[in-house]
Amino acid sequence: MRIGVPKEIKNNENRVAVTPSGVVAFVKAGHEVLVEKNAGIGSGFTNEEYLTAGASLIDQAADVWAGADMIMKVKEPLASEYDYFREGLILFTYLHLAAEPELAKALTEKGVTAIAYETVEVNRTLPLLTPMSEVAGRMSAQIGAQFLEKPHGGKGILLAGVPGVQRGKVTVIGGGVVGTNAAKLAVGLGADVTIIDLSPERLRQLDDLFGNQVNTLMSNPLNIAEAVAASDLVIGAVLIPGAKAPKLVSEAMIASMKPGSVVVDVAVDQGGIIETVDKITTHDNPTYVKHGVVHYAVANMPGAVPRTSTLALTNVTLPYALQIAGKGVLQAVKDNAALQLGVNVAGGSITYEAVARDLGYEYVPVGKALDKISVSS
Ligand SMILES: NC(=O)C1=CN([C@@H]2O[C@H](COP(=O)(O)OP(=O)(O)OC[C@H]3O[C@@H](n4cnc5c(N)ncnc54)[C@H](O)[C@@H]3O)[C@@H](O)[C@H]2O)C=CC1
Ligand SMILES: CC(=O)C(=O)O
Ligand SMILES: [Mg+2]
Repeated sequence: MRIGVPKEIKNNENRVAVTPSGVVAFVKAGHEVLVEKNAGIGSGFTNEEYLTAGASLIDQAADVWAGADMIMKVKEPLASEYDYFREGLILFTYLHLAAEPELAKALTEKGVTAIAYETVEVNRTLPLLTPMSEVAGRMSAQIGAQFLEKPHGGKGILLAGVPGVQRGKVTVIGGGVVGTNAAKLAVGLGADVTIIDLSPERLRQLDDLFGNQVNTLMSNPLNIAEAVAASDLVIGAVLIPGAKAPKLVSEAMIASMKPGSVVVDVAVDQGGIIETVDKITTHDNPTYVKHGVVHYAVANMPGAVPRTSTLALTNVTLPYALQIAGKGVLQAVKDNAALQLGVNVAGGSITYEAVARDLGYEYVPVGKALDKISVSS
């Protein structure tokens, strides 16, 4: 199979989907890899390293897309890339389709087989989302601490406090991978940390993990309202796989926060859990202020630490990509239930139930959609 690796074009997105060592693995398995020139530069991988690994370097993105059977990316394609879609193309990347109706329309209309990193699932875990959630979770606490500083628009508090002065209060809503990693860093920074989750089992695990270093609270509107009003920093970290994020923090709750407080809605890639987060921001211009509260809503946070993130992401994506390349998408998905759950679009249909429901499409199970492809191909 020919694997294409375009350079990422989202604002300040410096990750790359395949490293030179990934190229070596593909080539060893008999595949060909087309890498767009400079695709790896932002992550510290030179064009020469890709050439030495056995890749072909391609000048234009259009030629990478046109020449590949499978495109591997990091972020969802942007509108300027939709023209590259074609029937039978395999796309393996983050998609976040519930928050991207136009992308869903383009993928279905053009007959792309699109496999989303974020819905590949093993034993109720999301192995291709986890490393980026670890990165974004850890970043969210340090970013929150930074925007609480006066020169960055915050109220001017140090999360750790100092002897004789109160610590800052951090509330993390959603205690999964992002939330746990946010709490780890916030605890490390010396903050007074509360984690809110809907799952009693998860709250017990968090209590075992952190002991009395954090407060745990059941997720309900009253607990969320009280915790948000008292917080200096709120981190949004809820996920219902594939689905649009539930709006758990209302505009009134945001208005109840003291001016100069900060919210970091990590879940913004699925639409965000904060009502006043009504747009995605970029690394170039990451915040805006509403009701006196600084809002941070960057959907590709790990893109700011590309070396760490590219290595962490490609560690987990490569084995799946090798299966798709080796067996073809139909057989790979038949053989691997985890990968099957990653298929969001196939044969012109939406094949992931939560995405279909949220975007108002008929849901077609993967098996049925892929049968359609195998009959027509
Ligand atoms: N902005 C960015 O750059 C990045 C965003 N993300 C996003 O962060 C979000 C969280 O991801 P993960 O932590 O990996 O998910 P996860 O599945 O590990 O954790 C989600 C948690 O939310 C909890 N939850 C569900 N409904 C809830 C409710 N009503 N109230 C409170 N908690 C509730 C679940 O019990 C679970 O513990 C996702 O949308 C993910 O795509 C991840 C990486 C980077
Ligand atoms: C998960 C995701 O959206 C990211 O890493 O950018
Ligand atoms: Mg995202």
